Amino acid sequence: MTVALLGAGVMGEALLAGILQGRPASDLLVGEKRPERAAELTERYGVEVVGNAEAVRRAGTVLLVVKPHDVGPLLDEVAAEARPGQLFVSLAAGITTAFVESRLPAGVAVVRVMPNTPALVGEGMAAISPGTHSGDEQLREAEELLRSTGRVTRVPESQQDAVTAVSGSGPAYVFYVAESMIEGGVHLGLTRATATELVVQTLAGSAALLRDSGEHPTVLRERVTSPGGTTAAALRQLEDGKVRADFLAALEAARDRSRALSSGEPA
Ligand SMILES: NC(=O)C1=CN([C@@H]2O[C@H](COP(=O)(O)OP(=O)(O)OC[C@H]3O[C@@H](n4cnc5c(N)ncnc54)[C@H](O)[C@@H]3O)[C@@H](O)[C@H]2O)C=CC1
Ligand SMILES: O=C(O)[C@@H]1CCC=N1
Repeated sequence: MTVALLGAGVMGEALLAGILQGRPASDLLVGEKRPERAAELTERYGVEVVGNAEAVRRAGTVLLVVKPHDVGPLLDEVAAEARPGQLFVSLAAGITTAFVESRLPAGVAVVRVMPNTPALVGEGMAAISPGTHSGDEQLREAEELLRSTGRVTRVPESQQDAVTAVSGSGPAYVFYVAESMIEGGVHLGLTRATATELVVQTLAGSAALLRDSGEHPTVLRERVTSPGGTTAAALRQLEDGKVRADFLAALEAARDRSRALSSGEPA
């Protein structure tokens, strides 16, 4: 079955590359506004780039991977080609299934997804939610497409703003911690190259240990923290700085911003 991917930027390319690992390029149609980007993708992946309306006409499943404020105009552009039996999968932050359904003919199935950028290296985390006309078959189709970029879980749509705050924006928090630790190493006299190598492998190793051991992070942190030692000294400083409370407030801010996008506030 043909899949149309509309909007091939950062997230669109991650999805495109993942899908092509399991399906031939002839199964995929791409709609992309920027001609130079379209040419780049054709050269890199051998995919056919066509107009959005043509892509929707020829596809069974349509992936919407444009920025949230571009979703409405894009749906208006392609709605005449949409038909019941098709599946529309939206990856746009804060765009509800009700919004997408309201712009398409009655009976078109809609699934909402919140992905994240580690999808670029096959280590993504995506949460999916069904709209009014989506059943298990449509959820399984969306799951299969997303699984090519990492893990997939199902959540009620009411939790998507929280998911966006945790795993959608989450990689940015981790990169922020990485930047801060590298800067810390440089302050202690390490070269930037050495500090970067130490931090990147420490984060990758810690993430692998957390996932593969199945242990709670508290247990893993306690194993690093010798009584009266260096880690205890550092953690005390983080507690004094209220870093944990800041994380709670930061995730609330991201959740609230996702809610605001849902109610149509401008970007
Ligand atoms: N970047 C991230 O970490 C995440 C992004 N998302 C969502 O994914 C969506 C895409 O985000 P990015 O890939 O980061 O944005 P991006 O700006 O890199 O890509 C959007 C692409 O859509 C194209 N486009 C815009 N209007 C179009 C139209 N009418 N027809 C065809 N192509 C069109 C643009 O030229 C661009 O290549 C957004 O809705 C965002 O909320 C969700 C989770 C994480
Ligand atoms: O910052 C954003 O709005 C998007 C959604 C989650 C990650 N990036």
